Amino acid sequence: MYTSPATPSERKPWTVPMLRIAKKDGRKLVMLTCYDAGFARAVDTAGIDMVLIGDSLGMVVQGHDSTLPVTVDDIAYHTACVARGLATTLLVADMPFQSDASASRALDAATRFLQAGAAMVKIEGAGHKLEVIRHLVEREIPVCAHLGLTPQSVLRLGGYRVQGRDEAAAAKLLEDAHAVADAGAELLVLECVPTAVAARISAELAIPTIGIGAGPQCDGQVLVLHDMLGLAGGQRRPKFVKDFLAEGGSVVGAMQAYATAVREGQFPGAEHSYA
Ligand SMILES: Nc1nc(=O)c2c([nH]1)NC[C@@H]1CN(c3ccc(C(=O)N[C@@H](CCC(=O)O)C(=O)O)cc3)CN21
Ligand SMILES: CC(C)C(=O)C(=O)O
Ligand SMILES: [Mg+2]
Repeated sequence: MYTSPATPSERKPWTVPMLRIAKKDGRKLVMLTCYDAGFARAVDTAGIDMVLIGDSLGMVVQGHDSTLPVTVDDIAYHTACVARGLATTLLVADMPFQSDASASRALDAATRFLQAGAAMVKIEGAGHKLEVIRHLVEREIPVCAHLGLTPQSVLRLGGYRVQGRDEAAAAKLLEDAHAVADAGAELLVLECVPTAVAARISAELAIPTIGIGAGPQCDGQVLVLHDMLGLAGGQRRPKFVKDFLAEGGSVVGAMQAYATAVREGQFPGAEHSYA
């Protein structure tokens, strides 16, 4: 069992090269979304490994019904807020809708996020995004890829649905996973994909996979902060969500309960995953 030291000052700050080492060592990676300095201090105290400044902030902070309205200014602002609250946690910033539509736009946005305190940026999709990933990686900007349900594709998909269910879609997902890793991504978020597909991708790639609705065999897990604190906000609760506040007893306690459950392989269970 992995036990994290009691105080942040006893822990080493996370760096990008440590992610692959954690995977090799069989250590599960624990990630939460975060949007402000107060929660950043809580996340850091709880010993969460990574935070994501998710464009989910468009939904849980701004109250929109999708992530599409989120701007580069929004992510830069929340990245700066969160960065001030962190000591050891690795900060990943989401590239918002169309900020990664071209390599040069992506370089401008990602540079702002790194200058605001991010260590890595996350890009949804493969296809033409492979060129964007390569462009950033060649310019010293670490990239986290994101495949499966990519919420910025909601208009084309017609809703938030599990991806990679049939054999052809699963094969395409596997191919895209290899492609983003080959393009230089150092981390891969898999969202809403069947457990077996995520397990195969995780087994084949050298870089860690971080699942959300992708089963227990990913190399790590991520949840939206509000969801794990029971703030569903009127929306229907996706299957992968678990409220950790009840068992945790406090905000930091909920984060520690989540981290322990992930590291011990207790979360996610079959009831939080798609067969
Ligand atoms: N609060 C919050 N949590 C999230 O996890 C999240 C956001 N917002 N906003 C951006 C995206 C949207 N996400 C979602 C939203 C809904 C489902 C959902 O209802 N999924 C169905 C799957 C139905 C199916 O295809 O079988 C489910 O029942 O879990 C999944 C992911 C994940 N992200
Ligand atoms: C759900 C995670 C992976 C995300 O992209 C977000 O919070 O925006
Ligand atoms: Mg996002």
